Amino acid sequence: MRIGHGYDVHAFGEGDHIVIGGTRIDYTQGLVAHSDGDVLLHAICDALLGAIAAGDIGKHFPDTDAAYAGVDSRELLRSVVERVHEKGYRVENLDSTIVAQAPKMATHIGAMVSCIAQDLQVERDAVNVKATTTEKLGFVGRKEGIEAYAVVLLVSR
Ligand SMILES: Nc1ccn([C@@H]2O[C@H](COP(=O)(O)O)[C@@H](O)[C@H]2O)c(=O)n1
Ligand SMILES: C[C@@]1(CO)OP(=O)(O)OP(=O)(O)OC[C@H]1O
Repeated sequence: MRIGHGYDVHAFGEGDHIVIGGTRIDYTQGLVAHSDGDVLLHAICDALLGAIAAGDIGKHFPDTDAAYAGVDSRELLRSVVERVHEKGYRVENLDSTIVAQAPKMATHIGAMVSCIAQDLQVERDAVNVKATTTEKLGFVGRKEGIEAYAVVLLVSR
């Protein structure tokens, strides 16, 4: 049994939507990133890589590599899940938290859970996604960016 934790943050910038948890949400800004900026999937990748002691997302998919420019982070997640399986583990469950003053995530959580469960190759009830504001405190509260945290438990296949 192995546990892993992941964290990521992306700043708001130009754009008219964000992609989070594999789900597009229309918004007045986008997230600045080399990839599609999916802060939640990046935190999940880091939790999985952490659980198998394989470093972090930047080590496997460097943001200096043009191959990952604008990449769909679901592709990165599926690649990390393959690595987890190769190591002899599968995902038992995942819990995660999006920290965002805006946009509102609630109506999109179900779609995120479906995407994540599909990519992790688990049932939907093995995946939880929560969202919270910071009550207008700090950089998140000033709507400068979004944070995400993830914790994953792996068991032998
Ligand atoms: N970006 C967000 C933030 C929060 N939610 C939902 O609102 C609830 C209350 O949030 P507080 O930060 O005021 O405690 C929270 O539990 C989420 O259900 C959201 O959908 N999107
Ligand atoms: C995902 C990668 C690769 O495109 O780039 P970004 O989208 O900038 O995201 P970050 O969370 O900084 O993580 C690692 C990167 O290697």
